[in-house]
Amino acid sequence: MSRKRLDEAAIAEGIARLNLGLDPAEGWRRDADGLSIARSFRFDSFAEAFAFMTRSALVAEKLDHHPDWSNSYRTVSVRLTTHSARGLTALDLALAEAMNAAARRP
Ligand SMILES: C[C@H](O)[C@H](O)[C@H]1CNC2=NC(N)=NC(=O)C2=N1
Repeated sequence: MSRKRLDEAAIAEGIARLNLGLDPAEGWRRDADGLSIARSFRFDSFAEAFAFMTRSALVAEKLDHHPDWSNSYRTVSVRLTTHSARGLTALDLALAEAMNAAARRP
């Protein structure tokens, strides 16, 4: 998958697609500097939050693309950017989509 920076139209379209069916308050948003996207995932328990992180970590290894994230009890805060490109690439959108799916799984 390309590690080239996406243009503005592709980023806007990608974020819109990621947020389909999500409450706007909980969806992915672009950070102020425009170089990353972020979302917080809230779960019912720490165990669910950690299971989500485990599933996401396996996808990240497969994609060879890794999140900047933190966990506080049952919340996981995620920021995605492509460090080598200093901005957003298709890999960030792919990992975001996989994390959306990982959060939906029981
Ligand atoms: C060698 C390896 O492919 C690179 O270091 C990868 C690993 N994971 C990565 N993850 C992210 N988010 N950005 C990168 O630039 C990056 N680079």
